[in-house]
Amino acid sequence: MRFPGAGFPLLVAQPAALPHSGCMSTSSILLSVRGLAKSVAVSRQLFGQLELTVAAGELVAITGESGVGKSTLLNILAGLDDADKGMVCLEGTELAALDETARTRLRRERIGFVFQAFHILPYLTLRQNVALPLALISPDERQAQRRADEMLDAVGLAGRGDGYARDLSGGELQRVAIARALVHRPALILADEPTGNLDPETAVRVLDLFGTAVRGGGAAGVIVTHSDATAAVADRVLKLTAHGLVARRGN
Ligand SMILES: Nc1ncnc2c1ncn2[C@@H]1O[C@H](COP(=O)(O)OP(=O)(O)OP(=O)(O)O)[C@@H](O)[C@H]1O
Repeated sequence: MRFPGAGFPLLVAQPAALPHSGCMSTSSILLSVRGLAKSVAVSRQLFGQLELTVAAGELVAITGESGVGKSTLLNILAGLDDADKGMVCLEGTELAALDETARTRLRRERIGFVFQAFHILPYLTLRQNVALPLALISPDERQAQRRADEMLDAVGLAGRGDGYARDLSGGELQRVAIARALVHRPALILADEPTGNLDPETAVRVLDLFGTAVRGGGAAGVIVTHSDATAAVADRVLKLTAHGLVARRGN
């Protein structure tokens, strides 16, 4: 089957075009966030003046009480939600300066997102789900499917590529979501509770994959987690509070 959007030129290693923006660009800082503020319904401020920088090769864990705004923050970092104030810069590009098409393109090519609710598409096979980020940016469908099989193997689901989401447990779906987020070697990996449905052994296995993508591949990683064991693999652990991000470990 052909994927929707297949036929784009292969651009995996290239950052999206850089429009004029107020972002400072350095080779080591991949993600920078300045003065971010977000309120939700009935003027409830989740956070204000939030600052964050993540270097290439760095894995940051964000913890915090339920409802404090961790998922909302990840959505803003991915350009899926807008902040009320402040700036998010990825590889020197300010997300708010991009139109919707450019933002979608940057998200497809440069970001891998593990959603808390997985969002595995029920009408595609697991292989097609995992291959999707590559299929959207590369015309080489066979290569995308081969890489998808490698990723399924890496998350412990070898030989399951022809199956569908309906046949999987929560933990298996979570692993498919992780494989899909990493398949195109994104520059920024965002993961919302990526080990929430996994047994400790499988959690270690997928955290190794994040570690390899970040430390070996030079990506920046931001993982939201309630698990101390998951936070322990990060270089820095930050806690989200109404006052912003506070260091729990690292600086
Ligand atoms: N679009 C929205 N409209 C209104 N309220 C929202 C919206 N999005 C999020 N919220 C509220 O913002 C708060 C933060 O939600 P969010 O999912 O970011 O929290 P969280 O820290 O990730 O929580 P958890 O750890 O339970 O997953 C919640 O009270 C939620 O109901």
